[in-house]
Amino acid sequence: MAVLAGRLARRWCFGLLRSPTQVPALGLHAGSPTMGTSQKDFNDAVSQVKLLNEDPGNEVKLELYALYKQATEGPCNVPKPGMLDFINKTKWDAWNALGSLSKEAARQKYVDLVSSLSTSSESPSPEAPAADRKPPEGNSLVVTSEDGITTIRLNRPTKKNALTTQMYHDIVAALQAASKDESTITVLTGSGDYYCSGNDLTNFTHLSAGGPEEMARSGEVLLRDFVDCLIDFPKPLVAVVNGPAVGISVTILGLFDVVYATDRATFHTPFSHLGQSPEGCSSYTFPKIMGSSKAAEMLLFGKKLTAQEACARGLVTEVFPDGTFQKEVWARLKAYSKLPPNAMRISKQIIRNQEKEKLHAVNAEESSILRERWLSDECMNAIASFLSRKAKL
Ligand SMILES: CCCCCCCCCCC/C=C/C(=O)SCCNC(=O)CCNC(=O)[C@H](O)C(C)(C)COP(=O)(O)OP(=O)(O)OC[C@H]1O[C@@H](n2cnc3c(N)ncnc32)[C@H](O)[C@@H]1OP(=O)(O)O
Repeated sequence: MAVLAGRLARRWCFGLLRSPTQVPALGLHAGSPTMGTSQKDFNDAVSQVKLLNEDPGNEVKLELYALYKQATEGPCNVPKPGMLDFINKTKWDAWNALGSLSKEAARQKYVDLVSSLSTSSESPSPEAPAADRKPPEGNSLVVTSEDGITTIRLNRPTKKNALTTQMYHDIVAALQAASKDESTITVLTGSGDYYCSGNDLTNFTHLSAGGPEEMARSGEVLLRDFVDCLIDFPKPLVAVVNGPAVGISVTILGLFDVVYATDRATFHTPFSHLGQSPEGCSSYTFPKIMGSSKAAEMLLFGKKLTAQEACARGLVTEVFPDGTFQKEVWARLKAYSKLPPNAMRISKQIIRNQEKEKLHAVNAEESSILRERWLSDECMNAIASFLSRKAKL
């Protein structure tokens, strides 16, 4: 039981709303009667929550938090946290939304909600066999070099390979190393079922001492350096898109030389939904690749493309059936990697030099505009919504 409780506590601690029911002791006598539900029922429900087998998700945890606060302290009576204090602001909003609901009614709702969730303190689920366990998140980027190919693999499968700020730095370092190593081709791909879900939205919660403006400024520099590195990369750069791609992982595809995709892949740039604007030079490369109105459909309206659609629009070079994707793609890349490296490098240089300056200028402008966007209400609200309720695209 203690082991299970410990495991659960740990699991919840990793969640966004860190143990929303972890609140001070009730300070009420167990068994004292309330309208409809006894204090003991309520206390029991509070204990039961800690024994849930399944994480009920942030939405339910938020509801539990709000009801607990209402049941024990009454209507919300603390000042509203600042806009950028995403987590506390979300919790405050949930509590405040309960208005003047009585303590008794809140207790009843809390007890009802807990009893509707599946609980089991007796039969903890056994550990998954080793082969089924999720891989550790320790090594978020794995770089290997073999057969003339340097592969940079995004390796956060449980987070759909979302890019942390550290990963942007690590990718830049890996690209710089790959530009000088023995390999002839460099590949970016992902582990697990996703290629990449874009920028890790929790990057926005790491406030520095300089506040939001400083965070946005450093985000601008990080983004600009990351994309500059892709613009300047001297060798053939190939994206092996092993599953759905979102946000910046899609926009930068316009800077790759070749893009191979499984037929399971989708391509989604939901910038307007997120109160943001395009990056990765896509405001320039996408209209050039697919025409301005198709580009607008993606970049303004967030139209999600299938792999076949992305291929028809020229963003993807070729689509492969998922069952044979890895085998076919790597066989082809191995063959290409045997071509004379200097010839490939020089050919790429001629192509890229046509527009290198333009790309750097576009990148600087997009990054600077995004810095302002990150400080806008539209963007902050969208991110707060994802972080609090894990809103899906
Ligand atoms: C000012 C500071 C900035 C610093 C850094 C600047 C660097 C440059 C930034 C450039 C701008 C980039 C823009 C973009 O990339 S916009 C796109 C952002 N991405 C998203 O909006 C995707 C959000 N995710 C989702 O909608 C869904 O998770 C998704 C559709 C991708 C998958 O849904 P599914 O139901 O299949 O899976 P889950 O939602 O259960 O996901 C599993 C866990 O992974 C977490 N996850 C997934 N994507 C992200 C993400 N982008 N950021 C953070 N976390 C992510 C998800 O929350 C789940 O976690 P838990 O298991 O803990 O719940």
